[in-house]
Amino acid sequence: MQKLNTATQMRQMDHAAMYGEYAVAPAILMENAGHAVAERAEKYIGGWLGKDVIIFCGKGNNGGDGFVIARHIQAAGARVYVYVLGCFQDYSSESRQHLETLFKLEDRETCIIVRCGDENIDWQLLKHRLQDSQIVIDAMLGTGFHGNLREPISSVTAVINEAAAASDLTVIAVDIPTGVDSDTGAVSGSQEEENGPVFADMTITFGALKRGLVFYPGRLCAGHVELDLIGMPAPLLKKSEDDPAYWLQESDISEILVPRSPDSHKGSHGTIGIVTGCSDMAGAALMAAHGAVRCGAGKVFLRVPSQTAPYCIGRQPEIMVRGIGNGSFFIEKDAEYIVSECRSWSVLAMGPGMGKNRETKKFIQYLISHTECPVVLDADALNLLTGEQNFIRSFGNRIIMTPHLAEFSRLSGYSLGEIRKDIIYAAKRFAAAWHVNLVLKGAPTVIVSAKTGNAYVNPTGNSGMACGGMGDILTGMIAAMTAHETMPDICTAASVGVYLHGAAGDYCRNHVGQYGFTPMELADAIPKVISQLGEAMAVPRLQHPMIGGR
Ligand SMILES: NC(=O)C1=CN([C@@H]2O[C@H](COP(=O)(O)OP(=O)(O)OC[C@H]3O[C@@H](n4cnc5c(N)ncnc54)[C@H](O)[C@@H]3O)[C@@H](O)[C@H]2O)[C@@H](O)CC1
Ligand SMILES: Nc1ncnc2c1ncn2[C@@H]1O[C@H](COP(=O)(O)OP(=O)(O)O)[C@@H](O)[C@H]1O
Ligand SMILES: [K+]
Repeated sequence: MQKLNTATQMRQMDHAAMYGEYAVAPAILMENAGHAVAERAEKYIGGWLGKDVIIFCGKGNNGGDGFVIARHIQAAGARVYVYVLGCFQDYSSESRQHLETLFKLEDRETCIIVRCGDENIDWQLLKHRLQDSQIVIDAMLGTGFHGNLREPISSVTAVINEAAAASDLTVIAVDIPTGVDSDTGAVSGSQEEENGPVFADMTITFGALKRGLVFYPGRLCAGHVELDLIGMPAPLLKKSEDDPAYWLQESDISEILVPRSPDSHKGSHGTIGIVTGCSDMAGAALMAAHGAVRCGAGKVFLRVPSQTAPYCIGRQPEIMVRGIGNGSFFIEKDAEYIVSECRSWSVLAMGPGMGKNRETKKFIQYLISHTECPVVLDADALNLLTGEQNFIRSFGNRIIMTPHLAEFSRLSGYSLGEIRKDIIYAAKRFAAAWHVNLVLKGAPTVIVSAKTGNAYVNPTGNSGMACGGMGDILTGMIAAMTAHETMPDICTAASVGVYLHGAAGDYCRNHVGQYGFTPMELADAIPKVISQLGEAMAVPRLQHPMIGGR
């Protein structure tokens, strides 16, 4: 897992490195940051020798990094134009120190410094230089940016973006592209206004990933992202901050999803009860069941309203289907039968295609309050439970709710604008208030643990998955993951389900293309993506039998 930090957490980390017991000199951290950019960007662009590079340096420490970069790439054979947007006396002492060194390297050929702090920018000359250059380095604003870009940075950003759109100029951002909010991924301006963010091809970020690099629209501005640890002391890299959030890695999933024990039996892999569907949405119920099957579930039972059953029975032999009650949707009195069955189930999942009848709400509430296993709630089950915070809270952390943003907005009462402004904050606030495990689906999906309040952000998935039915598959997947006997807890199971769901989507995009792969095709790809994890999967230590004894 990689930490996903806010600007405040980065400031705390930097401060602890420099002024705590480790006493790393500020100028050394800045040196390491600048050197990391010069070195990593060199690999990306194929060498500095003979290149014309323009570095824009803001008035904060992001600008200070730019001075270090200029020195390294001049030495590597590039011609650098350094636009210094701040005034010397206003820089931090470490930035001043690096700028003084750069002044000594100034010449007319390989290091040309433009002092914009004291004089106006010659825009015509800048545009010509941009046309003649191959690389731009954006060291204008980093984690200190908030709000909307102000002049002259907004105009500099506009000319960079214009030049990059018109040529094959490569834009490298230092720490985070200028105009992207580190905490949320919100960006400066809007399309109508002219103070939008820098669009980079590559971003080299320092110490920890920033949340703004993985949430849209900031993610679109960052391009290829590399993390450099810049010599931060190891305990600070591992230290858990208040308000933690993590970026899931493939290695996390392969550690959790251990190979099936050679002597496991179907009981080891759980009995999944999927109780859902209504007259015109049998497909959602079948897809949820198929998602569970493809995740290696021991047994999958599908319970649907009796009038839906004819559409489900016999469609897929491994799914055991039974119609309940007499109607086309579930009503409270249907619940008693499920409660008796549920005693042998590992998990209960409800919601996909369940319909919004008020009677069905009573059925769901009866089941939740008369069972003890983990419960996965999606789609219509969530719509029906809107306003039932107190009811849900009393069942503690055995519930997983999997809303998409619109369902989440209805359920929580938070507006869509409020949620999008800071998705991690909204997800954590809701999980704490309702005391549930939350899977807030989107691009990217955020998972919050009821027990710890930690947030996990999923790196897999793509827009080919933006079609009806994908969430139904996920419901079954999470249910199945919850039931494997090796799964440590239900929030972990949800994270594994979400990661594999996105990975299977990525597999389909790579093999079928971005348009038109189906939820069932995605589900069919799950075994393949699990086997690709296989190489890295943690292998339980093999106990060699001692033949004949010692
Ligand atoms: N020791 C450290 O603290 C380290 C910091 N580093 C760099 O320092 C950066 C953070 O430095 P700072 O905290 O100085 O912040 P920045 O360099 O990101 O920017 C701060 C300046 O931006 C201005 N600003 C904020 N919003 C603006 C807007 N909308 N329009 C125009 N100007 C705006 C502020 O007034 C302030 O002067 C990091 O992103 C990283 O690049 C690296 O050198 C590594 C070590
Ligand atoms: N652009 C995207 N990038 C990554 N994942 C996506 C994207 N669009 C949708 N998804 C994923 O696809 C699934 C869609 O679920 P949902 O909206 O509940 O679909 P449905 O209810 O129709 O089954 C979610 O897991 C979501 O994270
Ligand atoms: K930057």
